Amino acid sequence: MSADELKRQAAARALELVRPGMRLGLGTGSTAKHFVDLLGRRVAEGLDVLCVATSEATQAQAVSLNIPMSTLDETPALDLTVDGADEIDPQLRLIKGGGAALLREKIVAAASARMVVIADDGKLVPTLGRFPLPIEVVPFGLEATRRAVATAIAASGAAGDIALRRRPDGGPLVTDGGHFILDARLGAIERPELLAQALNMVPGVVEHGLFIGLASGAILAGAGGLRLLGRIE
Ligand SMILES: O=C[C@H](O)[C@H](O)[C@H](O)COP(=O)(O)O
Repeated sequence: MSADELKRQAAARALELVRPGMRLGLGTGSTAKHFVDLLGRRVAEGLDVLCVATSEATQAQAVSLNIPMSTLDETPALDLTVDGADEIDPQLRLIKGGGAALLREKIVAAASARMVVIADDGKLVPTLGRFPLPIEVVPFGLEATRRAVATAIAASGAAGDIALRRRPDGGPLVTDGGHFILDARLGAIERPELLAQALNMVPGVVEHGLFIGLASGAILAGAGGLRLLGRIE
């Protein structure tokens, strides 16, 4: 089975969590896209839900499927967010932001009573950090912020290169919020909580891709079937 088919399986299992009347957060990325697609089919059959998107891309997909959409200003408390992840550890700590949507994803997840992660089981790792950690920063003072980020990373006991994420044409990638992304190639993040705290203290850092204490459960699809972590129902 292809990785894409596994992602769709995980998304289909997450759809079973959706009940009529729920307020849902819709994640971003290739896995979340399957969930939105399957949700759109249920909505077309009459399912009543109200959703908030974590990116302009997801918003556009949901609108194209006639999924009723809201904002966190109108609907500040959500029942469930379903989103993908770049890495998941056994304690349900995540790295997110490979698709540059981490800021809105974290705000939406924090506004949700539950966040369930959907992924293929290749995303499950014993230690976070093989995937470069995305760090969203304001464009002003970029080099000073990059140095401060390097200091914060070193203070947490990690180390590695920090690169500005670029578009295919070479220009800096700009997020939905108008910010840049620094990708920190750390290899292993032994103390994610410490690193998260250190990054939170850096002026110019808007948000980082360490999601700690946000996911309540994960649905991981693999060749041997579905594996559930944490609380799903
Ligand atoms: O910014 C993007 C998000 O955090 C995605 O949820 C994450 O990158 C996983 O994406 P995918 O499902 O495409 O692997």
